[in-house]
Amino acid sequence: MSVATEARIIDGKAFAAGLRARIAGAVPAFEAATGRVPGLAVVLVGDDPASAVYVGSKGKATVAAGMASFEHRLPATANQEEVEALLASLNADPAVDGILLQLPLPGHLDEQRAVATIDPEKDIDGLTPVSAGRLALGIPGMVPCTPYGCLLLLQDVLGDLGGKDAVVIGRSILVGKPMAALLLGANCTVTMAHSRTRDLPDLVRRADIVVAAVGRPEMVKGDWIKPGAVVIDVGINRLPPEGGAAKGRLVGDVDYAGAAAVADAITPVPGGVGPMTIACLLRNTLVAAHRRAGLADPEGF
Ligand SMILES: Nc1nc(=O)c2c([nH]1)NC[C@@H]1CN(c3ccc(C(=O)N[C@@H](CCC(=O)O)C(=O)O)cc3)C=[N+]21
Repeated sequence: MSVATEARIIDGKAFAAGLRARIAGAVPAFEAATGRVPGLAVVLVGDDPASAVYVGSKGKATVAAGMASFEHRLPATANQEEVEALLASLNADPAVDGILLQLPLPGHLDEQRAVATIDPEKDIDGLTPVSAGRLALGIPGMVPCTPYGCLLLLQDVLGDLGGKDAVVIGRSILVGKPMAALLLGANCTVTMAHSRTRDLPDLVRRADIVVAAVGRPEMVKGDWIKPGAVVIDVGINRLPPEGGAAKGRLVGDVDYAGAAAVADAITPVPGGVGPMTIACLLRNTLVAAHRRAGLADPEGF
């Protein structure tokens, strides 16, 4: 007789704290070798409040790791030339190792053209055509932070991912596409699902690994999950406030209670993938700084 047990909770917050501590531990050796600390520049266009909060928490984590943080805010009315001129000045700034252009940009701006102006050596978000091409070809480069964080959590839970059936739901350039490339690189059999996929529940039922990155609150139901699967929930959705509360609850793209009843392990929201994104941003900045300084990649990240 098999008894259903509650899934293990994958503690992304604790894993990220450990990673951030190791990154902070590597900064002094970099500073001793180069006479400067790694620098991360974040560019925010417009004043979307959720983005502003996220930029603030990144800045704090950057400083806490002993790195330099540069924040640049442009008004929502900024034009393409202004955004690209700022990015060009950051490309030319020797104190800046990593450039993160916060997405989405206001609708009147051409996101792809703006991203493509970022120097690939400073592309710690892994979004430029050069980074995406390197990832597709399996050449060392910069991997987008969120999917890299998901991979670290999966390897921590499962060890070798070789031969696992993985389903990635969502095909964004920031998460879905690079996640699929990373899982393929780790020898999974990868299926990418999206809004036009037929019979998504049945597809998900075959998966050993489910990565949900669609931005639709609690879309993936518990009875879609294969018993024993590992579920990575990338979604961070705020529900409408209830009962006079100021803010609604944060939920992922997965029905957490339903999935936790059948899965082997699952990431919570908050406290799962989100903190890993920020830790991996610092990791990529540290790596970019070493490469720009002509040093070997730091070990153990
Ligand atoms: N070019 C670009 N790169 C990004 O990586 C990027 C972006 N644009 N635009 C916006 C989204 C959003 N994002 C988050 C990262 C961490 C948390 C995070 O740490 N969340 C915490 C707390 C959430 C809360 O309490 O509000 C958690 O999940 O535990 C959230 C959101 C990165 N993004």
